[in-house]
Amino acid sequence: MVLMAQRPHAAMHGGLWEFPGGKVEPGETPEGAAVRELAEELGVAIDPGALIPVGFASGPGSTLPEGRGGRAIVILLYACRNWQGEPQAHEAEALGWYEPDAVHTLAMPPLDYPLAKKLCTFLEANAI
Ligand SMILES: Nc1nc2c([nH]c(=O)n2[C@H]2C[C@H](O)[C@@H](COP(=O)(O)OP(=O)(O)OP(=O)(O)O)O2)c(=O)[nH]1
Repeated sequence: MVLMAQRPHAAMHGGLWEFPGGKVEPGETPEGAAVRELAEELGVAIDPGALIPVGFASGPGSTLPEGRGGRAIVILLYACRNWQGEPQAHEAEALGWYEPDAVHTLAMPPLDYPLAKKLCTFLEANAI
């Protein structure tokens, strides 16, 4: 099962579902950023070594209504099968667990669709 987070209605991409995570800050590794964001957003503790690279998606990014944004972005997707704590919606509107092949049926920001496809391919090849 895959944990998805619904973005707050007032935010950019409000109400859309996404893979939990967030932006890498200066000086951070991508894995360090993922561990920090998942602690902030979900209240879970993760060992960076538990993050397994799945793939990435890149694109122009979405333009904000006020004209900001629109820069190229790259999103790295990791799988994580071990964590401590029960995920809670600290920042998300809602959390939901989905079968991997159902993730693409959610309303998501554009780059999350190719990520969902990569995740299915990854899980088929790396079934436990
Ligand atoms: N997941 C996802 N995010 C996208 C896409 N296109 C796009 O511009 N974004 C932007 C929206 C957000 O600004 C950013 C995601 O990072 P984030 O989760 O830290 O977003 P945020 O701006 O709400 O949070 P914050 O920095 O204020 O903490 O990427 C896309 O296709 N998928």
